Amino acid sequence: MTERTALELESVRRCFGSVVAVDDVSLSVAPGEFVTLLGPSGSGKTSTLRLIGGFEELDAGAIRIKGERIDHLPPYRRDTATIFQSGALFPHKTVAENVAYGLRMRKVERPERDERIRQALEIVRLQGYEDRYPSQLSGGQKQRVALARSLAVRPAILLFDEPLSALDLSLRLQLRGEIKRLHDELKFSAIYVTHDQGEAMAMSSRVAVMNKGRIEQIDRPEKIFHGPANEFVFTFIGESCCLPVRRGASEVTDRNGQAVALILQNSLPEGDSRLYIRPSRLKLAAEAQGLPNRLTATIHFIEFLGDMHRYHLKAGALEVFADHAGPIGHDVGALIDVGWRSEDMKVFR
Ligand SMILES: Nc1ncnc2c1ncn2[C@@H]1O[C@H](COP(=O)(O)OP(=O)(O)OP(=O)(O)O)[C@@H](O)[C@H]1O
Repeated sequence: MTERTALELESVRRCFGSVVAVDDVSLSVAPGEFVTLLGPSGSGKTSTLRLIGGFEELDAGAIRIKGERIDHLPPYRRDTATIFQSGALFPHKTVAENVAYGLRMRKVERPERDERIRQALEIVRLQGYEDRYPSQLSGGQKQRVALARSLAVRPAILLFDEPLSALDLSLRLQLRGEIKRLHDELKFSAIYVTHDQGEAMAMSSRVAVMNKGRIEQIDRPEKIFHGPANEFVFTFIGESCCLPVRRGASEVTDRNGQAVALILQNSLPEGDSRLYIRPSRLKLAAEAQGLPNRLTATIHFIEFLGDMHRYHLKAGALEVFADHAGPIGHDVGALIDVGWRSEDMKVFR
């Protein structure tokens, strides 16, 4: 709508038969912004990205790039470039020819084309690899060529479709850092699709959490993490323990109606509710003393997680787990105090 918007989606909708894959999604990306679509499998992230790239057709709504409607244009006439999960390099073309491809499509002439290929390969640190074929590259190098190919065309918006998901963990972390560094340096506008929260948190200017074709919340990563808008976002981002509790006339009980020794600083809403706490915020044994919210639980089993221990606890039919750095001096079967601060718990009805 304005020149200040790199990309704008307005009430975008896409159905496949009776499945509403993208349901009334509105979103705008400012120039230089890196916006991530994060959500579980089937939440509509890839479909949204494919609508922007022109690989799917809209059922309703509008898509604009730099203020111009583009949703009627074929992919090659949109000012976008997509980096796919598989890299999608041409196997019979060299690295340089792969990077040249998008530039040829856009009729960028030599010597400008050669200069852009040189720059793009330098940016992704692949100078000297110009004449290699994709089969002679590692998985990480292939994704860097795919990135160079997209960066070389300098599109209004870069579209990333889970580009790191096929790589092993250490390579994923390394490339995630590289994409972040490139974005800080080049300030390109991007939409990035992932179901990996770590990636979303580490790289994005803003994160849009998707569920069932809709955006549940869109905000800066810190706001999403510390101020989730609703129960879906809270439970999707980071681990949490859930205490489903029922507030009866006189006491708090678990769902089986069994009384639980649960002391809460603030009263729960009437009726059924779900109380959530991050496992790192539950304090155990001596550390629980003096905290306003408490319950007494038995240690069911203990897992060693490397830099901490995870205590699985039972109180009646309630099950929670708490992470603690180092052992707490109590073993399986022991009855211990569990406590937490009020600001560390979330209650949803
Ligand atoms: N071509 C298609 N035909 C039929 N249904 C489709 C098609 N593409 C997507 N869907 C359905 O649309 C919904 C959204 O799918 P989409 O791939 O956009 O989700 P996603 O969040 O990207 O999931 P994933 O992380 O698994 O890739 C799903 O229910 C999916 O089964």
